[in-house]
Amino acid sequence: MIRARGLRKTFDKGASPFEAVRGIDLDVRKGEAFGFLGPNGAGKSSTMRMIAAVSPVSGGELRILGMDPAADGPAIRARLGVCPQEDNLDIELSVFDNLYIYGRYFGLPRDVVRERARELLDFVQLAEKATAKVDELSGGMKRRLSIARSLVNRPELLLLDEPTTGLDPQARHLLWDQLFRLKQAGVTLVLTTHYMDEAEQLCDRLVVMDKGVIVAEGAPHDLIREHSTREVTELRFGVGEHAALAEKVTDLGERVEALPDRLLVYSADGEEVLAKVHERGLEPLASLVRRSTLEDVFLHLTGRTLVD
Ligand SMILES: Nc1ncnc2c1ncn2[C@@H]1O[C@H](COP(=O)(O)OP(=O)(O)OP(=O)(O)O)[C@@H](O)[C@H]1O
Repeated sequence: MIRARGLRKTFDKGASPFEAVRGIDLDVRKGEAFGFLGPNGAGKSSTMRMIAAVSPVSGGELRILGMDPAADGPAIRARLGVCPQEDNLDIELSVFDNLYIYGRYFGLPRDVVRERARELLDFVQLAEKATAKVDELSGGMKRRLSIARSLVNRPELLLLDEPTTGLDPQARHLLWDQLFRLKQAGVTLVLTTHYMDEAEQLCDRLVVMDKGVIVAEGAPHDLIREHSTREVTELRFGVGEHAALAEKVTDLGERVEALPDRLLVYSADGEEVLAKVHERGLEPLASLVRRSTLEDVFLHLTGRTLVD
């Protein structure tokens, strides 16, 4: 569906051009859910916009559905669905008309668009809001309407830029459920996120991006297995004490990370680490044993947390 080799995006910023994407390789296969995980400014949206054939490629090679975005932009866009980071719905129109008018842009006949709009409103659970104005909707409803709109042309490939940013947990779960159903129906999903739980929930495969490059690639659980340990013991001591205390527990795990607000000890058995911490007479203000996540993978690879 998507193939990139040495893909670059450069922005002109006065005398020194800025490289937002610095030569990445990607292969997205039909039917999979593929994610770009990374902190703000990693280059995820810039990559997505090139894939959506709305931002020109600055260097390297990109093929979308076998086509070149520079030559075949309109043909590519006709087969894509795009749900941008900021909802760009027409707030003066009704929910139904947002879908109807968008469908008409694609040149679909009136009765086909009407039928599709009804189906899509059922799918995103907004049928009873069909006649409401968009500005009466909650953030989660607007997001679902944006997704419905991006599906009007029955795309083979759906691009979602931070689909659940700013939504409450219930709205996020509803959206994940709907995206999962789309995937089961055979739609290839490509999404960006800086939420590791979203990446773990939705993505079959993902790339972790940082500063315009890919720092890791694989299935979420394989990445965790490869770059982290099974468990993590989090220890909170007083502010400013963590770096010095790290030395006292360094032999307890395979790896120890000192963050400003906590120590992370990586091991196969977190409870055992905690017991040894107490045996050494160290009394953390708070402690927690948890499984490793993609956040730990990112921290290991870049020395930084995903949300700074
Ligand atoms: N049109 C533009 N002109 C100049 N610089 C840009 C432009 N768009 C993005 N950038 C810069 O490129 C870098 C990557 O931005 P991008 O939006 O791709 O990151 P991101 O990973 O999607 O982050 P976010 O989650 O904040 O959207 C940032 O430093 C950003 O300031």
